[in-house]
Amino acid sequence: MIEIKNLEKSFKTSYGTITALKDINLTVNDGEIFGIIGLSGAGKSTLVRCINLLERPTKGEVVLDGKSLTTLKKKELLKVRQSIGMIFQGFNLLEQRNVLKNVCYPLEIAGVKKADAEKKAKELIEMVGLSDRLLSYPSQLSGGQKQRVAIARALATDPKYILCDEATSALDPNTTQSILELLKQINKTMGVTIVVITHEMKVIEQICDRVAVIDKSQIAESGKVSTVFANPKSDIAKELILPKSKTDAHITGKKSIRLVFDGEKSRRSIIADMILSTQVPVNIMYADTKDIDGTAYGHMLLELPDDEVQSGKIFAYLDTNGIAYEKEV
Ligand SMILES: Nc1ncnc2c1ncn2[C@@H]1O[C@H](COP(=O)(O)OP(=O)(O)OP(=O)(O)O)[C@@H](O)[C@H]1O
Repeated sequence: MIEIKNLEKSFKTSYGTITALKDINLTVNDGEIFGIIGLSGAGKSTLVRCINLLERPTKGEVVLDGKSLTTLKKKELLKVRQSIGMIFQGFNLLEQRNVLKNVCYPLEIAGVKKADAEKKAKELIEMVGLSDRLLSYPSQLSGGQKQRVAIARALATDPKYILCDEATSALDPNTTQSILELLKQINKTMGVTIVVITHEMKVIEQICDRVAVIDKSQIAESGKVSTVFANPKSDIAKELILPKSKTDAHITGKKSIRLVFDGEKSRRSIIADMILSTQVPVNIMYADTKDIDGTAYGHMLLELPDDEVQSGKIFAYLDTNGIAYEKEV
């Protein structure tokens, strides 16, 4: 389990002190995939680098399986770091080494015999689907293949945790999908706990169990992905999750509402039933449904008639039927 307690990180620069993280409190449970999402500059990379103490927190602590990392001596910290694999947006492979030697590298550092290291590396390379590229160099691989090598390398020392810093941000949508599936498979079959840092909502919705939304150096909200998606509370979560066309609806000056569907309700024909029952026409401005762990979640933006009586019928219908909505104007 990773516990981040009252963590703060500031950088002293020639133009003043920059606070990158403020009062961060988070717990990542064993076996889960935990997402941290935020806009550029929110503090995501600093946070992930504080987890393995590549950055030393200015205040607060990081507790890994009950051990406070900030109090560890250098040697102990290096040992703990072997239980934390890391993958990056830019892959960070050694260009002068082939695939096999890249994956062997952390094992060499850990003092594993060459034959044992190669055996282990080959197993991992097979698991990530690159057995036929053992002797290829990074420059001969695609971005997705490079990330697969980086994943195999991160797994070489049997880490309990993997930290992914924008691991799919440099990849096209199909490759992103296949890398996310690989991470999910590693989580399920090897029981590795994964922390995913991203600015992309689709990464969170596809593989994460829980999510923390970070904004301006602080956690704006956190919780189960389905809960945060169904009912984002903070402005930043709304901005990241809700449709962009919401802004357009404001410009029209008409009455609009946002319906929030949970997994169960999204399967009912709510809009058709509502229109038939109230005889009030509505305009669907935007609809977006997501599949999170096999359950559908969604948002729909509806424009209602300006007439108070007509729109009142819609509100009454939604209230009576227990359908969550927010008034947008
Ligand atoms: N070594 C450093 N020295 C000074 N300021 C830093 C340093 N590292 C990060 N910062 C500042 O801390 C803040 C958070 O940066 P960070 O890289 O963690 O954000 P991020 O959410 O990962 O952004 P991005 O998605 O663009 O990488 C930024 O204002 C950044 O300029």
